[in-house]
Amino acid sequence: MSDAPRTRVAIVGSAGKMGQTLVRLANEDPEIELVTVLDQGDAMSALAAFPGAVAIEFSSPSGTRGLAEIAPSAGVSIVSGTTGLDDAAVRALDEASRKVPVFTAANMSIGVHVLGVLIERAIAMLGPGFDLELVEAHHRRKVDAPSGTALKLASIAQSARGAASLVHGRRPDLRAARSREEIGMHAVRGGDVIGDHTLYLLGDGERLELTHRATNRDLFAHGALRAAKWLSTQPPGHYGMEHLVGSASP
Ligand SMILES: NC(=O)C1=CN([C@@H]2O[C@H](COP(=O)(O)OP(=O)(O)OC[C@H]3O[C@@H](n4cnc5c(N)ncnc54)[C@H](OP(=O)(O)O)[C@@H]3O)[C@@H](O)[C@H]2O)C=CC1
Ligand SMILES: O=C(O)C1=N[C@H](C(=O)O)C[C@H](O)C1
Repeated sequence: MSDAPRTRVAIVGSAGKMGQTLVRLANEDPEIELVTVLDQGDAMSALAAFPGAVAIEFSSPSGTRGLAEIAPSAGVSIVSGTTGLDDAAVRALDEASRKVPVFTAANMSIGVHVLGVLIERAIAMLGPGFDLELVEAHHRRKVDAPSGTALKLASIAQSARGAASLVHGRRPDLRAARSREEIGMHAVRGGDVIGDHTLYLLGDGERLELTHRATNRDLFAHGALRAAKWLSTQPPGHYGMEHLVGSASP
């Protein structure tokens, strides 16, 4: 084992699906020291006992906000993976990032990051003649829709395409063909699906389907732990996957 100091990590949302995965993998990682875990009902102020630690948080918008509000005075950095954030949580993270390092990503898998790069490239190469439809599928317990990943991929597609509006589902009472400018968004929910995302690029006589499928939650947790190690040496600021792995644009 190397002599490098271990990254001290706290896990917020520790009883949840992601939290349990993180606790298991953090305990197995020789480069990580798990200093504390917090869940619903625990006081976020307990983090003040661990200045210099990185709090990894996969919980809920209120959990994100609570952590962001305490992190600067506690002296802890933030890795947040929670999706479906409200404006108050987003503002709190931005505010915290002026005082401590903050890393956010709607999807901590490297594969989804690469999917975003491929989407940007495919849209630029195919031109405006291809219609864009984004379909995501998740387990029956997911509360936010569309997924944070779908929204991130859609925003990449919007930038690559220029002006494009998001159309969520299709209303049965509205008899109208799609416009060339829209991006259709579709959220499937059920069973134990970890997370699938497909962008359809639909042209005349041909179509492309760019898909990422997660088959376990370990990949998200590995991404978050990697982000925590990297973040522990960064100055205050707001970081994302592009800082961790680069854009990889050709
Ligand atoms: N960025 C990424 O790569 C990924 C992001 N996610 C996102 O992470 C979030 C959590 O997902 P998941 O683990 O599946 O959800 P779970 O519901 O399984 O777990 C969330 C946990 O956080 C707890 N919690 C909720 N609010 C607070 C709070 N205010 N303070 C402390 N603890 C709190 C919950 O407690 P209780 O149940 O009692 O409310 C629960 O134990 C979601 O937003 C999801 O979309 C998920 C996977 C990957
Ligand atoms: O809630 C989940 O499970 C997931 N949430 C994230 C999202 O909303 O994109 C990431 C992943 O797809 C799993």
